[in-house]
Amino acid sequence: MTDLNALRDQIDALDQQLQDLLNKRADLAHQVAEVKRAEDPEPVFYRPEREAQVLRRIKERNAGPIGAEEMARLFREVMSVCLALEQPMRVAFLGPEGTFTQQAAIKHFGHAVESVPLGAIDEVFREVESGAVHFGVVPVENSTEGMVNHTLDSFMNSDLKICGEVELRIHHHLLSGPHTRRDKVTRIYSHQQTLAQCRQWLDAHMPAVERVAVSSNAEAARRLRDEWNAMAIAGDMACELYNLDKVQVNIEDRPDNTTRFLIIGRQDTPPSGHDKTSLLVSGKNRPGLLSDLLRPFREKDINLTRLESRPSRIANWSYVFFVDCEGHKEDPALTEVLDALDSDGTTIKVLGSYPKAVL
Ligand SMILES: O=C(O)C(=O)C[C@]1(C(=O)O)C=C[C@@H](O)C=C1
Repeated sequence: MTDLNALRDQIDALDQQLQDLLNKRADLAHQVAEVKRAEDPEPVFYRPEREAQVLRRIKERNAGPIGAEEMARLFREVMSVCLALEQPMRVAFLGPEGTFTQQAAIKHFGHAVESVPLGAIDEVFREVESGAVHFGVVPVENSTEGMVNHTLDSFMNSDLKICGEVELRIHHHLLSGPHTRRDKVTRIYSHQQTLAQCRQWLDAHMPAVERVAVSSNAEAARRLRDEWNAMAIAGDMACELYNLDKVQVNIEDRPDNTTRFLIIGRQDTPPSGHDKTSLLVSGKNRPGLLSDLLRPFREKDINLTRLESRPSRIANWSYVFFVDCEGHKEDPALTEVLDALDSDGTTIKVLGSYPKAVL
């Protein structure tokens, strides 16, 4: 058997090589930045389509024993650091610190970005529009609770582009604070969506305790710092941030509870090879509007991944449809669908074409 020291010597030698290679990679990213600056007076450093391609290839060719997901996450961090050398990035998210949206921002961009907490979804939109931050991250749908209407509504009045999506498995924990007297708990704080996602568990285990909806799970966790008769429901990040104790883990009613987040920016994203497109479609209310709207997708064999209607807010009982489909708006089949809808008197706004979530 090889002895421990000999194995550690081999690890040291490999670490040296890895370190040299990582620095060489960073050097190349630096050169890429120079080329971008030389070619464009307003260079775009963050390239979601390229990052998606790199991460997909890493997963495909991975031979183990490190799992493909873990390997991709390591490279996610490597690219995050390389991008920060090209340009330090500021990414706004629906705060405060410790929300699932912050977790989604870090999952998507890696730890080398500066994440900026904001108090409301429309503030995230405004800060990206004004250029105060490079990108924003907002929740859009949850597998148990459905759509986040604030986000959908914000798109109606915004020219921002969706340039990415993130999916996050959401686990909620029942938490207690430093002063909590567990036998005297009379209320539980959490965001209203979280309370809804844990409704059955709460009905079964804490039916008599008042449920108090607050602005975010992180705010719920924060309140436990100086209360003795309350508990909170929140995720790992908020739990760690406020140094709370887990009384019961994973109390969400559905074990596959997932939230989808969108990355919003000011630029269009070129095709990556595996893309999605989000559209906002409206037409004059008439019989058959929805089926007319869907027909071109059927004819071109384009898969719809989501269809949602929202009041248009222009007239009572008139609606807009949010449509997500597979493909990029530059794909010939999808271009034809968009042309067909356009000539049918339908108003279409392309909210963005972007790579399907890789991580
Ligand atoms: O290929 C580029 O355009 C780069 O800037 C390099 C790189 C990378 O590290 O691989 C870094 C940032 C971009 O978002 C995409 C990729």
